[in-house]
Amino acid sequence: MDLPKSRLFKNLFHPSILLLLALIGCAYLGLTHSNLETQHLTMLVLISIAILIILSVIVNALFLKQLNKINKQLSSAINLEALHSATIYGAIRHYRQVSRKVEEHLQKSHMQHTLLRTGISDERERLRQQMAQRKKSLDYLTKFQKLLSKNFSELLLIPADQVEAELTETLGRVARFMSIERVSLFQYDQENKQFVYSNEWLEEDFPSSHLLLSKVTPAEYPWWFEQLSKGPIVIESLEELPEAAFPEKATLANHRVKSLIAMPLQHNGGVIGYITYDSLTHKRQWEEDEITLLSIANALIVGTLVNQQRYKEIQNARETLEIANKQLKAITRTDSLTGLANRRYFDEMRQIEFSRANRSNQPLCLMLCDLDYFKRLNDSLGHSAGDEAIKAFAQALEQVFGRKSDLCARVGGEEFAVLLPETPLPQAINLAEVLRNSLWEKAVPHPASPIADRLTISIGIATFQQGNYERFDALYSAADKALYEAKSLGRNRVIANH
Ligand SMILES: Nc1nc2c(ncn2[C@@H]2O[C@H](COP(=O)(O)OP(=O)(O)OP(=O)(O)O)[C@@H](O)[C@H]2O)c(=O)[nH]1
Repeated sequence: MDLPKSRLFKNLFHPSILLLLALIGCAYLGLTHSNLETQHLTMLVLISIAILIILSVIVNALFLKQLNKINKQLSSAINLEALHSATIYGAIRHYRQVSRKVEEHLQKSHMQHTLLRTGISDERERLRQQMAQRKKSLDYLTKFQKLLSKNFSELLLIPADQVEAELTETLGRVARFMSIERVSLFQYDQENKQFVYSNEWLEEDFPSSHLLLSKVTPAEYPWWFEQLSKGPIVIESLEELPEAAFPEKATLANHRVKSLIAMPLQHNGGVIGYITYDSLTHKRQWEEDEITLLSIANALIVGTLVNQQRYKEIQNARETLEIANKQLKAITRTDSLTGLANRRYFDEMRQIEFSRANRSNQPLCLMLCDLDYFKRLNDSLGHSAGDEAIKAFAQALEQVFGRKSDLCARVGGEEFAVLLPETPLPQAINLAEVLRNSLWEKAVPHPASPIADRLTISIGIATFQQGNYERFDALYSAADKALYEAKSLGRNRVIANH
Protein backbone atom coordinates (compact mmCIF):
# COMPACT_ATOMS: atom_id res chain seq x y z
CA MET A 1 0.00 0.00 0.00
CA ASP A 2 1.47 3.44 -1.02
CA LEU A 3 1.53 6.23 1.48
CA PRO A 4 0.23 9.56 0.31
CA LYS A 5 2.92 12.25 -0.19
CA SER A 6 1.79 14.40 2.69
CA ARG A 7 2.06 11.41 5.00
CA LEU A 8 5.51 10.48 3.57
CA PHE A 9 6.68 13.98 4.27
CA LYS A 10 5.23 13.90 7.74
CA ASN A 11 6.91 10.53 8.44
CA LEU A 12 10.37 11.86 7.50
CA PHE A 13 10.13 14.15 10.52
CA HIS A 14 8.99 11.40 12.81
CA PRO A 15 10.82 11.78 16.23
CA SER A 16 12.24 8.27 16.08
CA ILE A 17 13.87 8.90 12.69
CA LEU A 18 15.24 12.22 13.94
CA LEU A 19 16.58 10.45 17.06
CA LEU A 20 18.23 7.78 14.89
CA LEU A 21 19.88 10.41 12.73
CA ALA A 22 21.09 12.25 15.88
CA LEU A 23 22.57 9.00 17.19
CA ILE A 24 24.35 8.20 13.89
CA GLY A 25 25.81 11.76 14.00
CA CYS A 26 26.96 11.32 17.60
CA ALA A 27 28.50 7.91 16.72
CA TYR A 28 30.33 9.35 13.78
CA LEU A 29 31.76 12.19 15.94
CA GLY A 30 32.60 9.73 18.76
CA LEU A 31 34.50 7.36 16.47
CA THR A 32 36.39 9.94 14.44
CA HIS A 33 37.21 12.67 16.94
CA SER A 34 37.97 10.91 20.26
CA ASN A 35 40.55 8.77 22.06
CA LEU A 36 40.43 4.98 22.29
CA GLU A 37 38.54 4.92 25.57
CA THR A 38 35.84 7.18 24.23
CA GLN A 39 35.63 5.16 21.03
CA HIS A 40 35.04 1.98 23.09
CA LEU A 41 32.34 3.72 25.06
CA THR A 42 30.75 4.94 21.84
CA MET A 43 30.83 1.41 20.39
CA LEU A 44 29.13 0.09 23.55
CA VAL A 45 26.43 2.72 23.27
CA LEU A 46 25.88 1.94 19.58
CA ILE A 47 25.61 -1.82 20.27
CA SER A 48 23.05 -1.09 23.04
CA ILE A 49 21.08 1.10 20.71
CA ALA A 50 21.18 -1.58 18.00
CA ILE A 51 19.84 -4.15 20.50
CA LEU A 52 17.12 -1.72 21.51
CA ILE A 53 16.19 -1.16 17.85
CA ILE A 54 16.06 -4.93 17.21
CA LEU A 55 13.87 -5.39 20.30
CA SER A 56 11.67 -2.52 19.20
CA VAL A 57 11.27 -4.10 15.73
CA ILE A 58 10.34 -7.43 17.32
CA VAL A 59 7.82 -5.78 19.67
CA ASN A 60 6.46 -3.75 16.79
CA ALA A 61 6.05 -6.88 14.66
CA LEU A 62 4.27 -8.63 17.51
CA PHE A 63 2.05 -5.55 18.02
CA LEU A 64 1.20 -5.48 14.31
CA LYS A 65 0.35 -9.16 14.39
CA GLN A 66 -1.89 -8.60 17.38
CA LEU A 67 -3.38 -5.55 15.69
CA ASN A 68 -4.22 -7.58 12.57
CA LYS A 69 -5.87 -10.19 14.70
CA ILE A 70 -8.05 -7.59 16.48
CA ASN A 71 -8.74 -5.99 13.15
CA LYS A 72 -10.05 -9.28 11.73
CA GLN A 73 -12.22 -9.86 14.80
CA LEU A 74 -13.69 -6.36 14.64
CA SER A 75 -14.30 -6.63 10.89
CA SER A 76 -16.19 -9.85 11.26
CA ALA A 77 -18.03 -8.46 14.35
CA ILE A 78 -19.40 -5.53 12.46
CA ASN A 79 -19.77 -7.50 9.22
CA LEU A 80 -17.31 -5.55 7.14
CA GLU A 81 -15.17 -7.01 4.44
CA ALA A 82 -12.10 -8.35 6.19
CA LEU A 83 -9.20 -6.03 5.80
CA HIS A 84 -5.64 -7.11 5.91
CA SER A 85 -3.21 -4.42 6.68
CA ALA A 86 0.40 -4.83 7.35
CA THR A 87 0.89 -1.29 8.39
CA ILE A 88 -0.18 0.59 11.48
CA TYR A 89 -1.65 3.25 9.23
CA GLY A 90 -3.92 0.74 7.54
CA ALA A 91 -4.92 -0.59 10.90
CA ILE A 92 -5.58 2.88 12.27
CA ARG A 93 -7.58 3.89 9.18
CA HIS A 94 -9.55 0.76 9.47
CA TYR A 95 -10.03 1.42 13.18
CA ARG A 96 -11.34 4.86 12.39
CA GLN A 97 -13.80 3.40 9.95
CA VAL A 98 -14.71 0.80 12.50
CA SER A 99 -15.02 3.32 15.31
CA ARG A 100 -17.11 5.59 13.06
CA LYS A 101 -19.44 2.69 12.39
CA VAL A 102 -19.42 1.80 16.05
CA GLU A 103 -20.18 5.42 16.87
CA GLU A 104 -22.99 5.50 14.31
CA HIS A 105 -24.27 2.24 15.71
CA LEU A 106 -24.11 3.65 19.23
CA GLN A 107 -25.88 6.81 18.15
CA LYS A 108 -28.55 4.73 16.50
CA SER A 109 -28.82 2.57 19.62
CA HIS A 110 -29.00 5.70 21.73
CA MET A 111 -31.81 7.05 19.56
CA GLN A 112 -33.57 3.74 19.74
CA HIS A 113 -33.04 3.70 23.46
CA THR A 114 -34.43 7.26 23.74
CA LEU A 115 -37.41 6.27 21.61
CA LEU A 116 -37.91 3.16 23.72
CA ARG A 117 -37.68 5.22 26.86
CA THR A 118 -40.27 7.69 25.51
CA GLY A 119 -42.46 4.76 24.46
CA ILE A 120 -42.25 3.21 27.90
CA SER A 121 -43.13 6.47 29.61
CA ASP A 122 -46.07 6.99 27.18
CA GLU A 123 -47.24 3.46 27.88
CA ARG A 124 -46.83 4.04 31.60
CA GLU A 125 -48.92 7.23 31.33
CA ARG A 126 -51.55 5.39 29.27
CA LEU A 127 -51.72 2.62 31.86
CA ARG A 128 -51.91 5.19 34.65
CA GLN A 129 -54.84 6.92 32.93
CA GLN A 130 -56.46 3.57 32.23
CA MET A 131 -56.13 2.62 35.90
CA ALA A 132 -57.53 5.98 37.03
CA GLN A 133 -60.44 5.52 34.61
CA ARG A 134 -61.02 1.97 35.83
CA LYS A 135 -60.92 3.11 39.45
CA LYS A 136 -63.41 5.88 38.68
CA SER A 137 -65.65 3.40 36.93
CA LEU A 138 -65.34 0.93 39.82
CA ASP A 139 -66.18 3.66 42.35
CA TYR A 140 -69.20 4.60 40.24
CA LEU A 141 -70.38 1.01 40.01
CA THR A 142 -69.86 0.38 43.72
CA LYS A 143 -71.93 3.45 44.59
CA PHE A 144 -74.54 2.42 42.01
CA GLN A 145 -74.72 -1.06 43.51
CA LYS A 146 -75.19 0.39 47.02
CA LEU A 147 -77.93 2.73 45.80
CA LEU A 148 -79.79 -0.09 44.09
CA SER A 149 -79.55 -2.59 46.92
CA LYS A 150 -80.58 0.01 49.53
CA ASN A 151 -83.50 1.49 47.61
CA PHE A 152 -84.95 -1.61 46.06
CA SER A 153 -84.68 -3.76 49.17
CA GLU A 154 -86.54 -0.98 51.04
CA LEU A 155 -89.16 -1.08 48.32
CA LEU A 156 -89.77 -4.75 49.01
CA LEU A 157 -90.40 -3.97 52.68
CA ILE A 158 -92.79 -1.03 52.49
CA PRO A 159 -96.56 -1.63 52.58
CA ALA A 160 -97.92 -2.53 49.15
CA ASP A 161 -100.29 0.43 49.05
CA GLN A 162 -97.32 2.82 49.29
CA VAL A 163 -95.27 1.09 46.60
CA GLU A 164 -96.72 3.09 43.71
CA ALA A 165 -95.34 6.46 44.86
CA GLU A 166 -92.13 5.03 46.30
CA LEU A 167 -91.33 3.15 43.08
CA THR A 168 -91.38 6.40 41.08
CA GLU A 169 -89.10 8.03 43.66
CA THR A 170 -86.70 5.08 43.55
CA LEU A 171 -86.57 5.16 39.75
CA GLY A 172 -85.85 8.89 40.05
CA ARG A 173 -82.90 8.23 42.36
CA VAL A 174 -81.49 5.73 39.86
CA ALA A 175 -81.99 8.21 37.00
CA ARG A 176 -80.25 11.02 38.88
CA PHE A 177 -77.36 8.73 39.73
CA MET A 178 -76.99 7.67 36.09
CA SER A 179 -77.35 11.31 34.96
CA ILE A 180 -80.29 10.56 32.73
CA GLU A 181 -83.38 12.66 32.31
CA ARG A 182 -86.31 10.25 32.12
CA VAL A 183 -87.31 6.82 33.41
CA SER A 184 -90.65 5.29 32.38
CA LEU A 185 -92.30 2.10 33.54
CA PHE A 186 -94.88 0.31 31.39
CA GLN A 187 -96.86 -2.65 32.73
CA TYR A 188 -98.68 -5.33 30.78
CA ASP A 189 -102.46 -5.10 30.78
CA GLN A 190 -103.54 -8.71 30.37
CA GLU A 191 -107.13 -7.83 29.58
CA ASN A 192 -106.41 -5.43 26.69
CA LYS A 193 -103.18 -7.13 25.58
CA GLN A 194 -101.17 -3.92 25.71
CA PHE A 195 -98.44 -2.26 27.75
CA VAL A 196 -99.74 0.66 29.76
CA TYR A 197 -97.72 3.53 31.19
CA SER A 198 -97.74 3.27 34.98
CA ASN A 199 -94.84 5.25 36.51
CA GLU A 200 -92.54 7.97 35.25
CA TRP A 201 -89.79 10.12 36.70
CA LEU A 202 -88.72 13.24 34.81
CA GLU A 203 -85.91 15.72 35.20
CA GLU A 204 -87.36 19.24 35.33
CA ASP A 205 -88.32 20.80 31.98
CA PHE A 206 -88.14 17.53 30.06
CA PRO A 207 -91.15 16.12 28.18
CA SER A 208 -93.20 13.29 29.61
CA SER A 209 -93.29 10.06 27.67
CA HIS A 210 -96.75 9.47 29.00
CA LEU A 211 -98.26 12.45 27.21
CA LEU A 212 -96.98 11.12 23.90
CA LEU A 213 -97.53 7.45 24.52
CA SER A 214 -99.77 6.08 27.24
CA LYS A 215 -100.12 2.56 25.84
CA VAL A 216 -98.10 0.40 23.50
CA THR A 217 -99.08 -2.75 21.64
CA PRO A 218 -96.64 -5.39 20.38
CA ALA A 219 -98.34 -5.19 16.95
CA GLU A 220 -97.24 -1.55 16.58
CA TYR A 221 -93.60 -2.16 17.51
CA PRO A 222 -92.75 -5.80 16.64
CA TRP A 223 -88.96 -5.26 16.61
CA TRP A 224 -89.03 -3.67 20.07
CA PHE A 225 -91.01 -6.47 21.68
CA GLU A 226 -89.01 -9.20 19.96
CA GLN A 227 -85.81 -7.70 21.40
CA LEU A 228 -87.39 -7.30 24.83
CA SER A 229 -88.36 -10.97 24.89
CA LYS A 230 -84.64 -11.77 24.48
CA GLY A 231 -83.27 -9.29 27.04
CA PRO A 232 -82.35 -5.61 27.52
CA ILE A 233 -82.36 -3.22 24.55
CA VAL A 234 -79.26 -1.03 24.58
CA ILE A 235 -79.19 1.87 22.12
CA GLU A 236 -76.27 4.27 22.11
CA SER A 237 -77.47 6.13 19.02
CA LEU A 238 -80.72 5.94 17.06
CA GLU A 239 -78.66 5.72 13.86
CA GLU A 240 -77.55 2.23 14.83
CA LEU A 241 -81.13 0.89 14.78
CA PRO A 242 -81.80 -1.64 12.00
CA GLU A 243 -84.24 -0.94 9.18
CA ALA A 244 -86.83 -3.24 10.75
CA ALA A 245 -87.01 -0.84 13.70
CA PHE A 246 -88.29 2.14 11.70
CA PRO A 247 -91.49 2.70 13.78
CA GLU A 248 -89.41 2.51 16.97
CA LYS A 249 -86.84 4.93 15.56
CA ALA A 250 -89.54 7.45 14.64
CA THR A 251 -91.22 7.20 18.06
CA LEU A 252 -87.96 7.45 19.99
CA ALA A 253 -86.88 10.45 17.93
CA ASN A 254 -90.27 12.01 18.63
CA HIS A 255 -89.63 11.42 22.33
CA ARG A 256 -86.26 13.22 22.00
CA VAL A 257 -84.33 10.08 22.96
CA LYS A 258 -80.61 10.19 22.18
CA SER A 259 -79.64 6.92 23.89
CA LEU A 260 -81.55 4.45 26.00
CA ILE A 261 -81.60 1.21 27.90
CA ALA A 262 -84.90 -0.71 27.99
CA MET A 263 -85.05 -3.42 30.63
CA PRO A 264 -87.76 -6.09 30.26
CA LEU A 265 -89.56 -7.12 33.44
CA GLN A 266 -89.85 -10.87 33.15
CA HIS A 267 -91.92 -13.12 35.34
CA ASN A 268 -92.93 -16.76 34.86
CA GLY A 269 -91.36 -16.77 31.39
CA GLY A 270 -93.31 -13.76 30.12
CA VAL A 271 -92.71 -10.01 29.86
CA ILE A 272 -94.93 -8.28 32.43
CA GLY A 273 -93.57 -4.82 31.67
CA TYR A 274 -90.47 -2.83 30.82
CA ILE A 275 -88.53 0.20 32.03
CA THR A 276 -86.84 2.69 29.71
CA TYR A 277 -83.90 4.72 30.96
CA ASP A 278 -83.68 7.65 28.49
CA SER A 279 -80.77 9.98 27.89
CA LEU A 280 -82.36 13.06 26.33
CA THR A 281 -79.43 15.47 26.18
CA HIS A 282 -76.61 13.48 24.61
CA LYS A 283 -75.60 10.10 23.22
CA ARG A 284 -74.36 7.72 25.89
CA GLN A 285 -71.98 4.81 25.86
CA TRP A 286 -73.52 2.49 28.39
CA GLU A 287 -71.17 0.40 30.47
CA GLU A 288 -71.72 -3.32 30.49
CA ASP A 289 -71.62 -3.28 34.30
CA GLU A 290 -74.36 -0.61 34.34
CA ILE A 291 -76.61 -2.97 32.41
CA THR A 292 -75.74 -5.84 34.75
CA LEU A 293 -76.65 -3.71 37.78
CA LEU A 294 -79.90 -2.59 36.16
CA SER A 295 -80.72 -6.26 35.56
CA ILE A 296 -80.34 -6.89 39.30
CA ALA A 297 -82.54 -3.87 40.04
CA ASN A 298 -85.02 -5.29 37.55
CA ALA A 299 -85.37 -8.51 39.50
CA LEU A 300 -86.22 -6.45 42.60
CA ILE A 301 -88.73 -4.34 40.66
CA VAL A 302 -90.39 -7.50 39.35
CA GLY A 303 -90.61 -8.78 42.95
CA THR A 304 -92.16 -5.47 44.03
CA LEU A 305 -94.66 -5.42 41.17
CA VAL A 306 -95.66 -9.03 41.71
CA ASN A 307 -96.12 -8.31 45.43
CA GLN A 308 -98.16 -5.26 44.58
CA GLN A 309 -100.22 -7.24 42.09
CA ARG A 310 -100.91 -9.87 44.76
CA TYR A 311 -101.78 -7.13 47.22
CA LYS A 312 -104.24 -5.64 44.69
CA GLU A 313 -105.76 -9.05 44.06
CA ILE A 314 -106.15 -9.62 47.80
CA GLN A 315 -107.63 -6.13 48.16
CA ASN A 316 -110.06 -6.77 45.31
CA ALA A 317 -111.00 -10.14 46.78
CA ARG A 318 -111.50 -8.50 50.18
CA GLU A 319 -113.66 -5.76 48.69
CA THR A 320 -115.70 -8.29 46.74
CA LEU A 321 -116.10 -10.33 49.88
CA GLU A 322 -117.16 -7.26 51.84
CA ILE A 323 -119.73 -6.37 49.21
CA ALA A 324 -120.97 -9.97 49.15
CA ASN A 325 -121.16 -9.93 52.95
CA LYS A 326 -123.13 -6.71 52.90
CA GLN A 327 -125.43 -8.14 50.26
CA LEU A 328 -125.81 -11.32 52.27
CA LYS A 329 -126.51 -9.31 55.37
CA ALA A 330 -129.03 -7.21 53.50
CA ILE A 331 -130.65 -10.35 52.14
CA THR A 332 -130.91 -11.84 55.60
CA ARG A 333 -132.45 -8.60 56.85
CA THR A 334 -134.76 -7.90 53.95
CA ASP A 335 -138.12 -9.14 52.97
CA SER A 336 -137.83 -10.37 49.41
CA LEU A 337 -141.35 -9.39 48.31
CA THR A 338 -141.37 -5.78 49.54
CA GLY A 339 -137.71 -4.86 50.13
CA LEU A 340 -138.62 -3.76 53.63
CA ALA A 341 -136.87 -5.06 56.72
CA ASN A 342 -137.93 -8.58 57.62
CA ARG A 343 -139.06 -9.99 60.92
CA ARG A 344 -135.52 -11.12 61.87
CA TYR A 345 -134.08 -7.64 61.49
CA PHE A 346 -137.04 -6.08 63.25
CA ASP A 347 -136.48 -8.42 66.19
CA GLU A 348 -132.76 -7.41 66.23
CA MET A 349 -133.52 -3.71 66.18
CA ARG A 350 -136.51 -3.51 68.48
CA GLN A 351 -134.49 -4.28 71.63
CA ILE A 352 -131.74 -1.86 70.59
CA GLU A 353 -134.20 0.96 70.01
CA PHE A 354 -136.09 0.15 73.21
CA SER A 355 -132.89 0.29 75.29
CA ARG A 356 -131.80 3.52 73.59
CA ALA A 357 -135.16 5.16 74.27
CA ASN A 358 -134.95 3.98 77.84
CA ARG A 359 -131.46 5.45 78.24
CA SER A 360 -132.15 8.73 76.49
CA ASN A 361 -135.62 9.10 77.96
CA GLN A 362 -136.99 9.77 74.51
CA PRO A 363 -140.40 8.52 73.33
CA LEU A 364 -140.47 5.44 71.08
CA CYS A 365 -143.64 4.68 69.10
CA LEU A 366 -144.55 1.28 67.73
CA MET A 367 -147.13 1.08 64.96
CA LEU A 368 -148.68 -2.27 63.95
CA CYS A 369 -150.50 -2.31 60.59
CA ASP A 370 -152.71 -5.10 59.21
CA LEU A 371 -154.37 -5.11 55.76
CA ASP A 372 -158.15 -5.45 56.04
CA TYR A 373 -159.94 -8.52 54.73
CA PHE A 374 -156.84 -9.59 52.93
CA LYS A 375 -157.87 -13.23 52.79
CA ARG A 376 -160.88 -12.15 50.76
CA LEU A 377 -158.67 -10.19 48.34
CA ASN A 378 -156.53 -13.29 47.77
CA ASP A 379 -159.58 -15.41 47.36
CA SER A 380 -161.29 -13.04 44.95
CA LEU A 381 -158.38 -11.76 42.85
CA GLY A 382 -155.78 -14.47 43.32
CA HIS A 383 -152.50 -14.75 45.24
CA SER A 384 -150.48 -12.61 42.80
CA ALA A 385 -152.94 -9.75 43.06
CA GLY A 386 -152.55 -10.19 46.85
CA ASP A 387 -148.74 -9.87 46.45
CA GLU A 388 -149.13 -6.72 44.35
CA ALA A 389 -151.42 -5.26 47.02
CA ILE A 390 -148.80 -6.00 49.71
CA LYS A 391 -146.13 -4.25 47.56
CA ALA A 392 -148.38 -1.22 47.08
CA PHE A 393 -148.74 -0.85 50.83
CA ALA A 394 -144.94 -1.27 51.28
CA GLN A 395 -144.45 1.62 48.85
CA ALA A 396 -146.83 3.75 50.88
CA LEU A 397 -144.82 2.95 54.01
CA GLU A 398 -141.55 4.00 52.36
CA GLN A 399 -143.08 7.23 51.11
CA VAL A 400 -144.46 8.23 54.49
CA PHE A 401 -141.56 7.20 56.71
CA GLY A 402 -138.53 8.82 55.09
CA ARG A 403 -136.42 9.28 58.23
CA LYS A 404 -133.37 7.08 58.45
CA SER A 405 -134.10 6.25 62.03
CA ASP A 406 -137.61 4.98 61.23
CA LEU A 407 -137.81 1.26 60.72
CA CYS A 408 -140.56 -0.27 58.59
CA ALA A 409 -140.73 -4.06 58.61
CA ARG A 410 -142.97 -6.78 57.23
CA VAL A 411 -143.43 -8.93 60.30
CA GLY A 412 -146.04 -11.35 58.96
CA GLY A 413 -147.99 -12.15 55.78
CA GLU A 414 -150.07 -8.96 55.66
CA GLU A 415 -148.80 -7.49 58.93
CA PHE A 416 -146.33 -4.64 59.17
CA ALA A 417 -144.57 -2.91 62.05
CA VAL A 418 -143.08 0.57 62.18
CA LEU A 419 -140.66 1.68 64.90
CA LEU A 420 -140.44 5.44 65.29
CA PRO A 421 -137.62 6.53 67.65
CA GLU A 422 -137.84 9.96 69.35
CA THR A 423 -141.42 10.36 68.16
CA PRO A 424 -144.16 11.56 70.49
CA LEU A 425 -147.56 9.86 70.23
CA PRO A 426 -149.51 12.73 68.49
CA GLN A 427 -146.91 12.85 65.75
CA ALA A 428 -147.12 9.06 65.34
CA ILE A 429 -150.93 9.24 65.10
CA ASN A 430 -150.62 11.92 62.39
CA LEU A 431 -148.15 9.81 60.42
CA ALA A 432 -150.43 6.78 60.75
CA GLU A 433 -153.30 8.80 59.30
CA VAL A 434 -151.09 9.98 56.45
CA LEU A 435 -150.21 6.34 55.80
CA ARG A 436 -153.80 5.19 55.85
CA ASN A 437 -154.76 7.97 53.40
CA SER A 438 -151.78 7.20 51.21
CA LEU A 439 -153.00 3.61 50.79
CA TRP A 440 -156.49 4.87 50.12
CA GLU A 441 -155.12 7.20 47.43
CA LYS A 442 -153.41 4.25 45.78
CA ALA A 443 -156.87 2.72 45.30
CA VAL A 444 -155.65 -0.87 45.27
CA PRO A 445 -158.73 -2.80 44.07
CA HIS A 446 -160.41 -5.01 46.66
CA PRO A 447 -163.81 -5.98 45.29
CA ALA A 448 -164.42 -8.45 48.09
CA SER A 449 -163.99 -5.92 50.91
CA PRO A 450 -167.22 -5.25 52.79
CA ILE A 451 -166.09 -1.77 53.86
CA ALA A 452 -164.73 -0.15 50.69
CA ASP A 453 -164.04 -0.62 46.98
CA ARG A 454 -160.33 -0.67 47.66
CA LEU A 455 -157.72 -2.04 49.99
CA THR A 456 -157.68 -0.45 53.46
CA ILE A 457 -155.47 -0.71 56.51
CA SER A 458 -156.02 -0.87 60.27
CA ILE A 459 -153.32 0.58 62.53
CA GLY A 460 -152.68 0.21 66.27
CA ILE A 461 -150.16 2.45 68.06
CA ALA A 462 -148.46 2.27 71.44
CA THR A 463 -145.78 4.59 72.88
CA PHE A 464 -142.94 3.94 75.22
CA GLN A 465 -142.28 7.03 77.33
CA GLN A 466 -140.92 7.71 80.78
CA GLY A 467 -140.47 4.03 81.43
CA ASN A 468 -144.14 3.13 81.04
CA TYR A 469 -143.23 -0.37 79.80
CA GLU A 470 -140.53 -2.49 81.34
CA ARG A 471 -139.91 -4.62 78.26
CA PHE A 472 -140.44 -4.27 74.53
CA ASP A 473 -142.87 -7.21 74.55
CA ALA A 474 -145.20 -5.16 76.72
CA LEU A 475 -145.06 -2.26 74.27
CA TYR A 476 -145.74 -4.70 71.41
CA SER A 477 -148.74 -6.18 73.21
CA ALA A 478 -150.13 -2.67 73.77
CA ALA A 479 -149.82 -1.85 70.04
CA ASP A 480 -151.34 -5.21 69.13
CA LYS A 481 -154.20 -4.50 71.48
CA ALA A 482 -154.81 -1.13 69.78
CA LEU A 483 -154.76 -2.86 66.36
CA TYR A 484 -157.27 -5.41 67.55
CA GLU A 485 -159.41 -2.50 68.68
CA ALA A 486 -159.12 -0.81 65.26
CA LYS A 487 -160.23 -4.06 63.62
CA SER A 488 -163.09 -4.46 66.10
CA LEU A 489 -164.27 -0.94 65.51
CA GLY A 490 -164.76 -1.55 61.79
CA ARG A 491 -161.21 -1.46 60.35
CA ASN A 492 -159.67 1.24 58.12
CA ARG A 493 -158.73 3.31 61.14
CA VAL A 494 -155.96 4.31 63.55
CA ILE A 495 -156.22 3.51 67.26
CA ALA A 496 -153.60 4.56 69.80
CA ASN A 497 -153.11 2.86 73.14
CA HIS A 498 -152.81 5.67 75.70
N1 LIG B 1 -150.99 -12.86 48.57
C1 LIG B 1 -150.46 -13.03 49.77
N2 LIG B 1 -151.24 -13.35 50.78
C2 LIG B 1 -150.68 -13.50 52.01
C3 LIG B 1 -149.32 -13.35 52.22
N3 LIG B 1 -149.08 -13.57 53.53
C4 LIG B 1 -150.24 -13.85 54.12
N4 LIG B 1 -151.26 -13.80 53.19
C5 LIG B 1 -152.63 -14.01 53.37
O1 LIG B 1 -153.20 -13.00 54.17
C6 LIG B 1 -154.34 -13.52 54.74
C7 LIG B 1 -154.52 -13.05 56.14
O2 LIG B 1 -155.80 -13.32 56.51
P1 LIG B 1 -156.32 -13.17 57.96
O3 LIG B 1 -155.20 -13.26 58.93
O4 LIG B 1 -157.39 -14.14 58.12
O5 LIG B 1 -156.90 -11.77 58.04
P2 LIG B 1 -157.74 -10.90 57.06
O6 LIG B 1 -158.36 -11.67 55.97
O7 LIG B 1 -156.82 -9.82 56.56
O8 LIG B 1 -158.79 -10.30 57.95
P3 LIG B 1 -158.58 -9.19 58.95
O9 LIG B 1 -157.11 -9.10 59.31
O10 LIG B 1 -159.40 -9.57 60.12
O11 LIG B 1 -159.04 -7.97 58.30
C8 LIG B 1 -154.24 -15.04 54.63
O12 LIG B 1 -155.20 -15.53 53.73
C9 LIG B 1 -152.87 -15.29 54.08
O13 LIG B 1 -152.84 -16.40 53.21
C10 LIG B 1 -148.51 -13.04 51.11
O14 LIG B 1 -147.32 -12.90 51.20
N5 LIG B 1 -149.13 -12.88 49.91
